[in-house]
Amino acid sequence: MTTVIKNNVISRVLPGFGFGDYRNRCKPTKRVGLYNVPNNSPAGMKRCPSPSPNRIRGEGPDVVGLGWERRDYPGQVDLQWKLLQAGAKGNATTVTHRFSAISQATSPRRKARRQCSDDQSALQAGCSKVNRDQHGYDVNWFEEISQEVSKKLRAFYQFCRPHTIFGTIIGITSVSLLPMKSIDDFTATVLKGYLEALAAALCMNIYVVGLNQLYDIQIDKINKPGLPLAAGEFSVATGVFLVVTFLIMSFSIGIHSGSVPLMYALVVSFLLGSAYSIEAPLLRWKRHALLAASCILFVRAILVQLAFFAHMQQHVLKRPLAATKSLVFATLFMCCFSAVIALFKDIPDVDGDRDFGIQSLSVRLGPQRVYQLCISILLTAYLAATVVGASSTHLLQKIITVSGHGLLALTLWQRARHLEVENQARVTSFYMFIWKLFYAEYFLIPFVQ
Ligand SMILES: CC(C)=CCC/C(C)=C/CC/C(C)=C/CC/C(C)=C/COP(=O)(O)OP(=O)(O)O
Ligand SMILES: O=C(O)Cc1cc(O)ccc1O
Repeated sequence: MTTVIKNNVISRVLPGFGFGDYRNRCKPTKRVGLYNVPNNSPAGMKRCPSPSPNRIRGEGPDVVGLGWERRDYPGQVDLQWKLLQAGAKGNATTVTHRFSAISQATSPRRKARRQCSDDQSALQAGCSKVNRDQHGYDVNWFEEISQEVSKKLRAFYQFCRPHTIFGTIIGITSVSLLPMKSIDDFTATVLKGYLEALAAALCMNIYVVGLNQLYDIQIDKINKPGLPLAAGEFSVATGVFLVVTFLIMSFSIGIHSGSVPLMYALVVSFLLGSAYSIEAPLLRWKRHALLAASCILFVRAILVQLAFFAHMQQHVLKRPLAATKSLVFATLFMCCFSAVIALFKDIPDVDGDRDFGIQSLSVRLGPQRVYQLCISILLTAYLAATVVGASSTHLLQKIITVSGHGLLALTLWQRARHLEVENQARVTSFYMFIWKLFYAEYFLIPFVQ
């Protein structure tokens, strides 16, 4: 009963913020006519055709719902409620509300609760039913909480930029295997040393990509509107909280490990990752193509290979530092790959980057040239890798590295032939394919001996 009064009050004062009674009536449908649309409303806005519950009830001021489906999240609708005050239609009060039309419309329990709040008498009957069916009411509440939690978890997954996280996991795992000489090296201490390095690097990775999203909210609204900060799924305060928490966690793990090479890797990635994104005098290196590429190259190609190898060989296995052929190969090969990732990632972003003064190579030279440069660098690297593989004295390793690199080069060449650089969706999918080649390389590196 308390809820009913509160709900009625809300519906009088702020229509649309009561229970879901208004929302379900405004599902986006192709049949909804485009009428009564204000001049300044977003394109595709449709008027909710049903009479408002206030009108049905004959109480409270009338409202008009105007909704439009979001392009970045199909199925999710932005609704603007116009409170039509008597005799003052021109000065309508507006309230914007976001919700998932599909989930609102399909939950039978929500429907029951909506009916509860629609009509007072029905509500009394319905609510006493709900009260009696205590289990059903709890499930309803639980369902809403779990939907909200899974939405936030999905947003957090996007916030971490999963393609970079996989790159860090696969890269550090592969490099950690390089100093191993025999099966006896796989001890609990070694596993602990590996997990410490991985956890610290992953936290630093989340710090770096999270910080970038905090400083890029406006650019991402154009280039990557699905990212949680740009889409408004996370507030700036949540973003700051996550970034600071993961930074503290990364350094805490690093300090606790007592490993000098690991701490060195964390401090340098922290400095470069911060300088890359932070908007301050002499910083925001992502504005300059060469500086931006150097940051990514230094961390992905030099630090990941050398510092994590040194961490495992010197700090964990307690052996003198000695480079191996696979380590040298990995560092040189990843220089090419990281440069390609740094250049290619900006190809689909030219519009937003140009508007915000980011002088990426794609903005300067045009996407087609950068694309051709990237493919040439990768094919040359694969050719060199095949030659290095062929020089191996071990037959099995020779077969794996030559055929592996040959196959990857062929797949790249096949896909590259059909790419239309003007098609943003295809370029983005090709960029993700480059990351897959990057992961695959880490499976081949331990065989280069
Ligand atoms: C291995 C360790 C310790 C950490 C990994 C940490 C990372 C991600 C290192 C990469 C080095 C670095 C300085 C990266 C900055 C790159 C970055 C945040 C790129 C995002 O650039 P944008 O051009 O904004 O790309 P999006 O448009 O994809 O957001
Ligand atoms: O991790 C990296 O090597 C570079 C990078 C690429 C990208 O598409 C988004 C974030 C990011 O840090």
